[in-house]
Amino acid sequence: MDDSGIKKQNWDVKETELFLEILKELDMKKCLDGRKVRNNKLFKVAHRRMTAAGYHRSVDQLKFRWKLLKSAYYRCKREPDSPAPTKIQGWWRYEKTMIAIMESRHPLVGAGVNSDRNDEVTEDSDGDASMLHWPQPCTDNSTQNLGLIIKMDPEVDSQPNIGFIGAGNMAFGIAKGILSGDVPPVKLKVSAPSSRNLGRFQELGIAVTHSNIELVCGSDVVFVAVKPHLVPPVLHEISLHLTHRHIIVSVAAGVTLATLEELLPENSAVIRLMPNLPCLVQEGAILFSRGSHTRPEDGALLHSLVHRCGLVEEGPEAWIDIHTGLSGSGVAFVYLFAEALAEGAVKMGMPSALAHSIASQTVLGAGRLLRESGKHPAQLRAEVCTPGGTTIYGLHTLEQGGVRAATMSAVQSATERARELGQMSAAGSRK
Ligand SMILES: NC(=O)C1=CN([C@@H]2O[C@H](COP(=O)(O)OP(=O)(O)OC[C@H]3O[C@@H](n4cnc5c(N)ncnc54)[C@H](OP(=O)(O)O)[C@@H]3O)[C@@H](O)[C@H]2O)C=CC1
Ligand SMILES: O=C(O)[C@@H]1CCC=N1
Repeated sequence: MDDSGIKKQNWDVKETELFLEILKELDMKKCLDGRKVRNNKLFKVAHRRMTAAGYHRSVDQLKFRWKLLKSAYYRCKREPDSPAPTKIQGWWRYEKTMIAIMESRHPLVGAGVNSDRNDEVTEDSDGDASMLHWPQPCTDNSTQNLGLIIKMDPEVDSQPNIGFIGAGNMAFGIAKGILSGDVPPVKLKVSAPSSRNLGRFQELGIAVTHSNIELVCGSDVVFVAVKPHLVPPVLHEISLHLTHRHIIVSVAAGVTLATLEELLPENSAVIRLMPNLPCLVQEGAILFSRGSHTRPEDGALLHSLVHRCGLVEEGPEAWIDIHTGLSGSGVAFVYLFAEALAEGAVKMGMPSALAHSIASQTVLGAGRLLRESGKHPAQLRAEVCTPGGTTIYGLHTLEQGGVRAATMSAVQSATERARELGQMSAAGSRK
């Protein structure tokens, strides 16, 4: 796997101090016992609080920082007179808090129990930490102390964990939309084979991994956001790890519920959802359709997760391909029109930057008025047209160019292409 894109960033004093204060406040002595998996929940709570304070580190980066601090603490204890007991810069600032945390730890945590006390790690490896020691929830059988930590943040723990398989534009758009609701980044995780798209998720405080299986094991709702032809192999890969708690939400154009259900274990809860890119700015348009093994509550849960992405509707599956042409692809048709508007202005002598800025505002304003007025577009069009004025001359030219017929045909072609992709993935699933 290619890890080269994972961002390295040094910790500053304020960030480290805040981290230690959070750990102290969470009463580490009762919660930490040196076992990585068991401590995971606590670091998730710390991660959420750090993110809320504007520090975006993954859970694993926090764990790694803690490991470094602990290593420094033990070295200081072993060699109190050593002039440079640790590679942590400005260690003296943290020493007091570390002593307060470590020396009030749970009596069970004795020298023998604390398995990682002799770790010799350096700050240099910090940047790779988000990929290290990733917890394996499938095999997480820890129960001790979890109740305590859940009590610390009951609201977070009652929410489902959300995974994204695929870290592309659409996964990012939906993730951003979800985060703009009251879902904290600690509830999200994303997987992709390379690191090239993961950095932007990490910047939002979302954990990343290269393993789809690991992602599935730690998630309740799994968005499948890979290209349509990759859906069959990806579902094949994760199938064995799915349980009755999972809801699989596919955003892949064309791939039908029947194909998804055929590719997944019997009775899997599957939802087909078609978003569009403006989910990124919470102005998306989403239509979803539930598979035969879902309950209305599954749809309600999904709705509650993505409602901040924009308009969200549930409908029959037959409309999903049409929505793909109208809105999933329709966004690109609108951009083409915005580009052409601007180019017309450039042709008439306006500077390009100003023309593009005015074109985008024109599209935004027209769209908002259309939605908020609730009027039919033809009515608003009539309100812009002065008899014998400029607009009717322009509209005549557009009609001569066949823009209306071309747009209708564009929605038709995109819808038909979605159906074709669906047939191709159905054929792929039978191979
Ligand atoms: N873009 C859009 O506007 C819309 C897209 N969609 C649908 O969303 C889906 C994703 O599209 P989009 O986001 O544009 O695509 P992108 O090409 O932007 O992203 C695809 C992602 O899938 C990842 N990927 C590839 N193979 C695997 C694998 N085996 N396991 C896990 N992840 C993998 C890629 O990894 P890596 O980062 O390593 O390359 C990449 O992150 C498509 O099915 C599309 O039909 C639906 C509506 C609108
Ligand atoms: O072009 C595509 O296939 C995807 C689906 C809708 C928008 N983008």
